[in-house]
Amino acid sequence: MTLLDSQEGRDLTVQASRLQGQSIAALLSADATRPQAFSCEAAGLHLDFSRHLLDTFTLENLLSLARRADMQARIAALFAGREVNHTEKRPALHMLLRASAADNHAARFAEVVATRERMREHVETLRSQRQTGFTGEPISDVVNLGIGGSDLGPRLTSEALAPACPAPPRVHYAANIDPEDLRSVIAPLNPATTLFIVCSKSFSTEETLHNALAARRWLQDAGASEKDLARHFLAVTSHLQAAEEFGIPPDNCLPLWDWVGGRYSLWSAIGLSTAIAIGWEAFCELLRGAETMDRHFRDTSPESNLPLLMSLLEIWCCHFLGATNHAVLPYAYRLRRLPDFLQQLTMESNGKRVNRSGDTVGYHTAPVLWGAAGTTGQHSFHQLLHQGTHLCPVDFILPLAPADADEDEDGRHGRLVANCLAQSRALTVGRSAAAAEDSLRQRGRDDDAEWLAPHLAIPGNRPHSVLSFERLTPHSLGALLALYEHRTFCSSVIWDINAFDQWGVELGKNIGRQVHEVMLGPAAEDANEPASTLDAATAALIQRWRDANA
Ligand SMILES: O=P(O)(O)OC[C@H]1O[C@H](O)[C@H](O)[C@@H](O)[C@@H]1O
Repeated sequence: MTLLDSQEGRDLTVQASRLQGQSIAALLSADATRPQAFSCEAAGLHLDFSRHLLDTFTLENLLSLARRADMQARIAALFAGREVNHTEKRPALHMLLRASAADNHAARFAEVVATRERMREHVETLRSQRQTGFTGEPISDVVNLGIGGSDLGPRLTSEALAPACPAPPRVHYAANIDPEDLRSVIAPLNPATTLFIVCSKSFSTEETLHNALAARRWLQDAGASEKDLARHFLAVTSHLQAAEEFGIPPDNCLPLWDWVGGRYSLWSAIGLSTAIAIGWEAFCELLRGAETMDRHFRDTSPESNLPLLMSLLEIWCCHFLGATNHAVLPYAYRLRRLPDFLQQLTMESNGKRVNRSGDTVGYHTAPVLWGAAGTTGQHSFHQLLHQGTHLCPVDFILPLAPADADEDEDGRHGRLVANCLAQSRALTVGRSAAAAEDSLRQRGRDDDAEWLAPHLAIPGNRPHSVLSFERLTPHSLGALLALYEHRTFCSSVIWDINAFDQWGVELGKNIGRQVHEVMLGPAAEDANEPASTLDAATAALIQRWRDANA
């Protein structure tokens, strides 16, 4: 029997059918204390989940489900460094990367501290313009070459926290194997003053290695000798030897460890580009924000445990109310990359179809996560949120004050906040057909009122959370990202899946190599007779590629 089929799970199924006939607006107006009762605060982040379709009884049952899953023991096992990633036989100890004390991990922590010190030195040398390129001029631009976890976290955090008009060195990101990506990043840069950080945990990722080779050619074409290259490359990897074989000297290589998953690695030297962009102190503050959330998660009882509550809301919406997707809408332009980051975090972690024993799960796991910064999304996909047929729970992410008050002389940030609150209210209360008809009549449109009203009606009753905090700072961002990491872990416990492997991405990579070999091999004499072990459809498309490139 799975956890979700347990007595607790069955009780929740009954409650879901009871609550589906109720109105969130009615629950709110029936109890003035609901916003306080259905809220939780940790590390400066305040979650208001009063606009979910649940009541106290449901919440208690969800907490019972977590107890039945032995959640506190599972959290303790995660922090203790047990082999939670059992298919790869390793722990998941990303919390150690932002810890200020070793706890029970002295040897690993010593390596973390030593690496932090090396990072700090690189950051200070670069930010004080003491590092020079092959012509002796100071490095003015740093390009992070990485993809997936070696790109999304650093890109998000540096874009969220770096000044709008940064002093050199400016930080840039190139991830895609599409040559347009790196080309457009380096086009305005000077090779003599550009440094590349090759970020790859495995140091075998096709995109990153080919972009690194292209970067090397660009430097050499500009006059850099083989020896000069050392001034222009750093690497971050758990395969130090591979980085050395690529030609990056050991002093320029920072380590990563197998107990850090790629999508959990921004706190390690993978975050070097962020630390360069925002400064060492700010980077440490990002780590402290995450550590504050780690301690809250580890030490707080379930009913006030923010990551656990957010996970239970996810389970409630997906498993019991039937949502298959989830939107994250940051009302902060600086957080516009947050949905990209969370896509990897949640969908690569929990997009699984077998449980930890290898048996097919009989239910949906991670929902499809998507989103974009408000208010821009309001002018595109919010239509579907308000009137579409999908149940799409939303997390609104809301910094209450502008990151820099001087940047908001005309009060536009207040309008941004008002828009977020308005979207939340519209999703809750909607507008009945009768109200729409009345409003049309009041505007003198009696002839249209009856037939047009159903088109204007909005059902409301759409569950969502508002996660607010004072302002976007390194500390609040660190706490926010750690919150989603731990929420992802709690959901994996309830779904009984391994959140820390990602075997599903391997097949496509292998086939990619095979397809490329065939593309470069001799053409089939007869296009109908595939010359390779590939299927006929792939072979036909390869032929179209040959024709287009002939
Ligand atoms: O850091 P790397 O080893 O280059 O890996 C980069 C990315 O590639 C893979 O495809 C994985 O699915 C990701 O989890 C990883 O973050």
